[in-house]
Amino acid sequence: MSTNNIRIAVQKSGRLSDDSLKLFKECGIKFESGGSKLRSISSNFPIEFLFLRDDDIPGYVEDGVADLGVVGLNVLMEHTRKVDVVKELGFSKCRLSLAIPRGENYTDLKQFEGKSIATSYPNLTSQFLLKNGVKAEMHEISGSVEIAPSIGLAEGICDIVSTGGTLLSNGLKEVATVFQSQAVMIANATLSSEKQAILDKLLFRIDSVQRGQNAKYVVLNVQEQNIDKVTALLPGMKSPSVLPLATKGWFSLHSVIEENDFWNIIENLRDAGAEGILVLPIEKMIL
Ligand SMILES: Nc1ncnc2c1ncn2[C@@H]1O[C@H](COP(=O)(O)OP(=O)(O)OP(=O)(O)O)[C@@H](O)[C@H]1O
Ligand SMILES: O=P(O)(O)OC[C@H]1O[C@H](OP(=O)(O)OP(=O)(O)O)[C@H](O)[C@@H]1O
Ligand SMILES: [Mg+2]
Repeated sequence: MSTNNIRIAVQKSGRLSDDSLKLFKECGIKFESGGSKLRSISSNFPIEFLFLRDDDIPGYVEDGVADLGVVGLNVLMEHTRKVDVVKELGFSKCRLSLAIPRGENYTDLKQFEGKSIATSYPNLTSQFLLKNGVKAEMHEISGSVEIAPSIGLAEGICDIVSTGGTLLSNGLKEVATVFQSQAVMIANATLSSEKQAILDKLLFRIDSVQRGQNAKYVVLNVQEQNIDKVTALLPGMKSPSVLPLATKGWFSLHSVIEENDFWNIIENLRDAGAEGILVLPIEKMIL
């Protein structure tokens, strides 16, 4: 079985690793992780995990050392790599942004003309500025970028922002977004048909998990005369299940709705006569 394994590179430890491991576990894939072990073969799915630094993952996938990888789109796009993005994973969402010292006025991007910018993403940053007609000097550093203006290393920075907390604690303000990022699954461009079949199975499982995460199972009670009104508000996978309750004239309705829709329709459900509304998580959803 091991020669037919698909090999996937995931981050050993950092902002991508917990959610990556959680996703594969939710897909029902059993494997050991943590500690100093850098390789792990699943006991119930034909996959081998390699635990690596995230920066190395696109190169390994391009070269075929790994067949698949999980990496931030920001890291992938910084270096041109011939790999396929096969799935947006929806976690490690962040943006690459330009920032300047908080006390300085900001008018527009032209302000960066001829200025020095500290960044770990010189290609994405300079391409973005050039597209906007601005030529700046990139000062590449590999981390702690937010310190650069305060120690006189650069006039501005371009780095990853999520909550904005790091910018704030370092006296900086975000002035323009260069790139929106999230974790993606990448694949080698020339997978064998056997490996492609394993990838298809894996993507099927990921889709089922992701669908479940966006949906909620809703159970509610309603009197017979209000069933049609309430049903009209519930999209469901097909139509809702309607089950009689022990109390005559009352029914229980079961349905699936998008989490985003839920808060929009909850008031309407109550107005239409729904009572005792329960909202439950869905582990997996197969269409
Ligand atoms: N604050 C954040 N919130 C959400 N996602 C983030 C955040 N910071 C980084 N990311 C995303 O997670 C990826 C990995 O970030 P991390 O900080 O763990 O990288 P790293 O320090 O380079 O790790 P490694 O040791 O593997 O090289 C980034 O490339 C980005 O896509
Ligand atoms: O907007 P925030 O929520 O504050 O997040 C942004 C920070 O998160 C990342 O660093 P991380 O904490 O992963 O440390 P690292 O630089 O060691 O990778 C990124 O490089 C920023 O510094
Ligand atoms: Mg890294």
